[in-house]
Amino acid sequence: MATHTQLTAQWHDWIVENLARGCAVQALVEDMCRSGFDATFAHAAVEALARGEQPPAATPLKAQATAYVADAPRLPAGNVIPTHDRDVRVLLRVAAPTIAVLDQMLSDEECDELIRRSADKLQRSTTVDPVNGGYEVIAARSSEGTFFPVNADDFIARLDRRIAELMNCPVENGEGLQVLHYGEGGEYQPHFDYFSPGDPGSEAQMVVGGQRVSTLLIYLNDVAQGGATVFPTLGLRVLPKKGMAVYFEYSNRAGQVDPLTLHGGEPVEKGEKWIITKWMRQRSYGLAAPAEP
Ligand SMILES: O=C(O)CCC(=O)C(=O)O
Ligand SMILES: [Fe+2]
Repeated sequence: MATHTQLTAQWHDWIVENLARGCAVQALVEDMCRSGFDATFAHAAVEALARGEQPPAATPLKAQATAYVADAPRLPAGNVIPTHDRDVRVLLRVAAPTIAVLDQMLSDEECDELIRRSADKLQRSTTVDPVNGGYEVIAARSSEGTFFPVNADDFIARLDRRIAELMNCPVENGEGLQVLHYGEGGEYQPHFDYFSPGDPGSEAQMVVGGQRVSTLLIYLNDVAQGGATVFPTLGLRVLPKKGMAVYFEYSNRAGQVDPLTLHGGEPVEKGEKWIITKWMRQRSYGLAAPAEP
């Protein structure tokens, strides 16, 4: 669990120096979380120093967890979530943040078909540069990917519709389905899927469609060893299983975001890992290419 809620003099200076160099708030927060800081505390500390104020004193984790006020969950209630062509069974629910593990989101055949269609289109994954909103290749994300525009063809349209029904958002609010492949050693270090409200690059990403509100991540294969999806602040680790999915929500109508949804893909120790990711926006995203977290 990431639980540091005190800033040493060294960390204080590190933040001030990096802010002065023009580093983005989000990038510093993610680095601090990787070093074991509590995500809510790291956000508050970096933002205070960016404003030239004193960082907050340590506060109990419970009080910090209430700083983000979630809207009512978008994800439907119940043991089973029906969609037009498939009933999806809920295996686990976390209340705050809203997280769910879902069984049989895709059939085995659908998983195989997505891998088959993606295998020869893979490119090294990029991440949004928090300063200018452009895409960059970073070491923290050693995977390859490709994507399918919304409603690209009948097969993709059927999946887009099922996923949108499950996520309780209009199909057009979704970014195109993102396919990711990790080989042995491949990982995606802990990050947030939302665009950090303080980062200059976020504005460019949010012009069309607004903020991201939720993520659905579907495993397309069984991973021999490693490759779990981890929420380090929550101490939650979801182990990949073919056709199963993880869902989570992280922004509200007031524009707040929930740093408790820090998450990552742990290194694949044996075998390989294939997933697809769907990100939903606040408003229509049209049929444009997807942004990246
Ligand atoms: O590989 C994983 O389990 C996490 C992937 C992820 O966080 C993302 O694609 O945004
Ligand atoms: Fe992510």
